[in-house]
Amino acid sequence: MFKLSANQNLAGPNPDPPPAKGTSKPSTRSRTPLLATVVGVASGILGLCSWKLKDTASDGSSSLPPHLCRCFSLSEIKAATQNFSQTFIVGVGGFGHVYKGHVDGGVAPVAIKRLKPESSQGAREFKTEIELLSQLRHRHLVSLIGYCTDKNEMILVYDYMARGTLADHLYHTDNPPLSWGQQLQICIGAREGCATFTAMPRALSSISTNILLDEKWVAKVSDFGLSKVCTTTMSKIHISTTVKGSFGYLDPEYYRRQQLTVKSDVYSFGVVLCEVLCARPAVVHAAEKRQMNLAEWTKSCHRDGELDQIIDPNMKGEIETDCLNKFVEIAMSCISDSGIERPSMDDVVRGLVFALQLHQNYGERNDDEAFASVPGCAMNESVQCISETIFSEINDPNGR
Ligand SMILES: Nc1ncnc2c1ncn2[C@@H]1O[C@H](COP(=O)(O)OP(=O)(O)OP(=O)(O)O)[C@@H](O)[C@H]1O
Repeated sequence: MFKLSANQNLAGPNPDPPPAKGTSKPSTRSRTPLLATVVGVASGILGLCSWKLKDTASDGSSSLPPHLCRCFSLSEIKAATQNFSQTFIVGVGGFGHVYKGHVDGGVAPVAIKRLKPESSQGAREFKTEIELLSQLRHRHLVSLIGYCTDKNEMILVYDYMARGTLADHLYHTDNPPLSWGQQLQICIGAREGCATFTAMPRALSSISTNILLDEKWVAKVSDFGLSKVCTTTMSKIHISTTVKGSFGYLDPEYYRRQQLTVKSDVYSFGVVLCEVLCARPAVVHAAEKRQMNLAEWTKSCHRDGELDQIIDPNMKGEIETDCLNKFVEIAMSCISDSGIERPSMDDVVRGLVFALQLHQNYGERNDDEAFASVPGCAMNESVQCISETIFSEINDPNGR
């Protein structure tokens, strides 16, 4: 999955001292109204922050309190990545290269994303990511540690996710298949992470390459701000910017109405469930036409009673019928053509927790690792624990 092994002594001594607290550059320009709207949505609707954003500096940085998000110097970032050495690259996205490094001589690695100048994702998305994610801490979100804007760089520093993306474990991989219990837990965790933004549909949050896995297989969602920004209308929230092509995940209603809603996010998540079920990507361009789009293909196989033909062969026999039926029911309802027929986020989580319960009742006993990922829970108490955690998080969506 990753090309690198951990290098614990990468960072060495910091060549530059960390910036003094509260020394952000003075503002010379106000944020755009759009960005202000985004922040308003985040703080107002989600009720997430009592702290108010200050004006954004001309270099794109914002005056974030250092306890929320650290401002790294370029020297620190260079020291962490040995001057952006290719050997430290662990991934490439639309944003640019992602490096694995160590800051402050710390043992825990960090992921360092460096925006390439010609990136399709620009300064606005960079700021959105910082301003939204620095205010959010949730067990199922990848934490933003800090950023760097020295010398016009746009660099983001996140917690490092040692197990890579969910997609890395589903297809085109030499990784051993995940157990069904693990997959259910990952789906539940990912849904929880996405639900943090219930009031802000994100075009690309629910895709399997944005679902990352930490050392203990806990699912964490990434790339909120880097995907899309939202605007509000009188009564609805929708995304009015051009939606970046994510063929295969995009709500079919979007094509008709040109608006993303919370139910669009449910649709994207349903596609992830199909990926898990069938262990194949959302789109396979080389496949024959009817199989190209996974959601469409899964739907037609389900309609024709042929679903067993496309289920991941590794899972056959591992999933008990009731659990499979429940999972399929959730997946199919999520990818209903019409948003109104799709379940709510909370119903999706409840359904998945129930499926996990059915799975555990089935008596799978080879899933120690998956269950061990729930801290403080003995194996036979794990489902109960997940349910309690999840339902308390549904009541307190900030997970705090
Ligand atoms: N926090 C992280 N920890 C470990 N690896 C990461 C982390 N973030 C990203 N990666 C790796 O870098 C790759 C690229 O990630 P990135 O988020 O930049 O792009 P993407 O989400 O795949 O694409 P896009 O930016 O176009 O949405 C990921 O597929 C993953 O392998």
